[in-house]
Amino acid sequence: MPKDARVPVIVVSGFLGSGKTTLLKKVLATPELSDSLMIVNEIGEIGIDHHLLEKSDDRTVLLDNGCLCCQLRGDLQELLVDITLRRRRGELPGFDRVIVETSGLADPGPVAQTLYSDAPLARDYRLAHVVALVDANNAEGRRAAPVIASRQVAAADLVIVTKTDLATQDQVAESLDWINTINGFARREIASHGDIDIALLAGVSPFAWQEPTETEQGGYLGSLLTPHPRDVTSFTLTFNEPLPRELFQDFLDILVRLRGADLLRVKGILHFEGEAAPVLVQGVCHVFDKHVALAKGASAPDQSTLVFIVRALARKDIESLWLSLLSLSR
Ligand SMILES: Nc1nc2c(ncn2[C@@H]2O[C@H](COP(=O)(O)OP(=O)(O)OP(=O)(O)O)[C@@H](O)[C@H]2O)c(=O)[nH]1
Repeated sequence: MPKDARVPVIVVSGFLGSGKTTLLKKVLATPELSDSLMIVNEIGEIGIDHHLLEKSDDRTVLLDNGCLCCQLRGDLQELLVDITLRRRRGELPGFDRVIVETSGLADPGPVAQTLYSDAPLARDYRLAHVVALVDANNAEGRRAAPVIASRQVAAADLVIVTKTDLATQDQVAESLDWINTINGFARREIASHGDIDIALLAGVSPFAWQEPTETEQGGYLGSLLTPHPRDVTSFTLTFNEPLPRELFQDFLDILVRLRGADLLRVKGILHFEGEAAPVLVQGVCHVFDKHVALAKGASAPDQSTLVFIVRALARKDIESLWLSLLSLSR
């Protein structure tokens, strides 16, 4: 067999906040996989992840404000064709593989299918892996969009159960059971903070993606029709002035206390009063990270920007909460 010279593509999916960016940051820091072109898809109007990956801009492409499995599927095709042309003309630095980070609400199946069904793409690219991340600590979040969450697992050849440092043994076992009911064929790994055996992704996989059959899906997916839940919405709050840190923390604490279960994903980069470095703020349902100042020289939007992906929660209610706290504090 002649060596397959096509560029391998790794599709990384996983429900909102399951740890995709954390894993990819680690992956891109390894010598085996640092030579990758990243395509990052985000649901919100304003993308945040590309600021967090700490890769040079010409190696990271953002496809934001839409879902890769529906609205942006054509954009991915065009992007990959364009990348091939620019690479041939020497306008792009060389890369050994493409990694596509899908949004937390995308079904990776159609994305993978695109690589097979589009003849020009299939000439230059081959699907190497579909990876799905499953947050052991957030079964509740997955239940907000069960069809998408299970399709992510169904399409994968490698499923990584994440955040095992936060989860109980029962939660890990429950996640593995849930994965088994959907896809008994994928390799399963357990990881915290993105620590996986890099060889799992660096190697050439004999895997060929196929639409899972009903039996493989345990009949489960067949019974579920609409992939995107209607009550899940996304919006971005932007703040022109630097924010008072303590008040903002109160605002987040109140939001978490009142509606934590519906905060499927919150992430943003904020400028706080009197602080030189912008700060990364992010959370998944009830669990928020400690705020981390961005490294010197890291790119950041000029205004404070906070992206919300929420269930049954209106933008105006969140804005009013912030405005009331602000006026009470003055
Ligand atoms: N304790 C713990 N936190 C983690 C782990 N992996 C990720 N996180 C945190 O979980 C949150 C979400 O992680 P991300 O890597 O941004 O998740 P994601 O899947 O890229 O998120 P979206 O792209 O927004 O869907 C962040 O606050 C991370 O710091 C882990 O293994 N353990």
